[in-house]
Amino acid sequence: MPPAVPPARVRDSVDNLHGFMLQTAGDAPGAPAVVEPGPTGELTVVTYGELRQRVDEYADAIGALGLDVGDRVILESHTSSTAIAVYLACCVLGLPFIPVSPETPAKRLLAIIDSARPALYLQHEDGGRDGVPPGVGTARFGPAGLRAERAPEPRTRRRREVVGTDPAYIIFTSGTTGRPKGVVMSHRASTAFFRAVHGLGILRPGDRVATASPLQFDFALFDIGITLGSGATLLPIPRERLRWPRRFVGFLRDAGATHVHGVPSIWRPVLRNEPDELATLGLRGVLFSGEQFPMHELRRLRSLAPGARIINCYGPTESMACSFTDVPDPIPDDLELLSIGHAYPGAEMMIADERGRPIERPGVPGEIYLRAPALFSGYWDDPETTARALVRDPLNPASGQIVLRTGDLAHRGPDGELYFRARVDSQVQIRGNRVELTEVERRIAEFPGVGAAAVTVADGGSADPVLCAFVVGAPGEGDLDRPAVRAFCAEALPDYMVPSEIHVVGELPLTENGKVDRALLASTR
Ligand SMILES: Nc1ncnc2c1ncn2[C@@H]1O[C@H](COS(=O)(=O)NC(=O)C[C@H](N)c2cccc(Br)c2)[C@@H](O)[C@H]1O
Repeated sequence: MPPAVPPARVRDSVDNLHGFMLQTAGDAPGAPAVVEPGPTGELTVVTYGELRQRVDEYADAIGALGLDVGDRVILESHTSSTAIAVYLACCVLGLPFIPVSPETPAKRLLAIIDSARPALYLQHEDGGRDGVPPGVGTARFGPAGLRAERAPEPRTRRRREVVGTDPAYIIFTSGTTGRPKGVVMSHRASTAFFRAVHGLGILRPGDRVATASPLQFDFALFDIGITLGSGATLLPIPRERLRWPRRFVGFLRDAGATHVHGVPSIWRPVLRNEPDELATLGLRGVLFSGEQFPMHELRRLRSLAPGARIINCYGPTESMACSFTDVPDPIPDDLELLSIGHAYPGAEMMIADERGRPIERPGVPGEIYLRAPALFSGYWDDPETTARALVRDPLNPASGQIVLRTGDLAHRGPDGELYFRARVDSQVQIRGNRVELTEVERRIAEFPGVGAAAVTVADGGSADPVLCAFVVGAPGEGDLDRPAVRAFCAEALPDYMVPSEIHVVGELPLTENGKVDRALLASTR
């Protein structure tokens, strides 16, 4: 048996999320890091000092299981101080962290396990998951520490250092082909990103950031990183609170939230049902990402959070994010499209045509390419798909510099700022014409009685694909006059872009990450 190599731990001087997120633990150990419901539901504070203590305890417990740097650890949990402590313990030990949500269906979890071949599966002591395949170690964690159940398979440790290019986490997104795509992000990329974004001054110590995204969404990892890295306090919003507007606003008030981070859809029920409660919170900041914020709803949010800094964060998980752009205050009446601005300092977005030729002229759409120190390492176990996303710099192919093809279409404004238009793969051909579904959605969302809209294409059989619009009425408006909506579209769009069907729905279905679920809408016509 080769001599037992002790578990490697990252050195303080090496790029690692652990060091970035716990720097406050050194400066102000008594500062509140996380505020969350305790065992009986009352809100409890976990300080930076207590968090660091728990990270060390978990690092000792996980480190004793004989894993090697690079071995994957799946964590099934909601966002919580314990989940964060496990996450940072994995970072210290160089164990790529794979977050999954307790809502993840068993079939999908098995597909992720089959692909990632994790050494260890961790869940909360109250977790209900069973059926983890043999060959994967299992353990449960709680405030009292880690309780191992099934030991991981024995392995020979070959690594002696945790280095900056080691994977920090792998986010499995629902790949369109059904096979889950694992976005691998290194410590060097993620710490370079957080240091750059920290410079934007989005948060400061004393801020209390309510985070609405599930842990398996990198938006949650962003909220954890930027909040702890800024010495602020994280307020994980209990999942069941998000569904009930009164309880959502109640949590924000009880927890003393000053900032709320989440996808646009988290605001829809609150804007409709509890606008007055929201207005009493005196929020100082709102950050949204993941999809476009319907303009009507954004205007309403703007009016209910006067003086709050509202930030539009754009970017794919493969880059973490690309840009953080302030929503103008007030929002000009004629503003139809939100800018996604310019890349964060130290990164650069350019747009190019199908052949990779840069586009400079304002108003001309092209695909966004991102040049940044924070690009993902690749898709897990999928070099072909990786090669399509991480490509040679179109401006200087010989240089060896790699840039990210985002798959997003945008055009430049007069000052070079970018405007998001659509996913490249969300364009459809209708009667030989290229149609951006997002453009149709935007037009419908401008109709006075419309709150939000989603447009999909239904297979028209032998004929052309059929444009279907799903529309939610604006808060307080009566029944929607569908012929009037179609006429409104026909005023501004060519007839092939006018939806053939308009379905009025009570709410738009959402994906696990809270985005409008267009695939589901397309299948339910
Ligand atoms: N602000 C926008 N306007 C419009 N369209 C947006 C915006 N932000 C995205 N998108 C779309 O969503 C895609 C990407 O989806 S994703 O990979 O699931 N990632 C995400 O949504 C979350 C994103 N990584 C994120 C969010 C916050 C912080 C960090 Br750190 C990272 C982009 O490629 C865009 O198509």
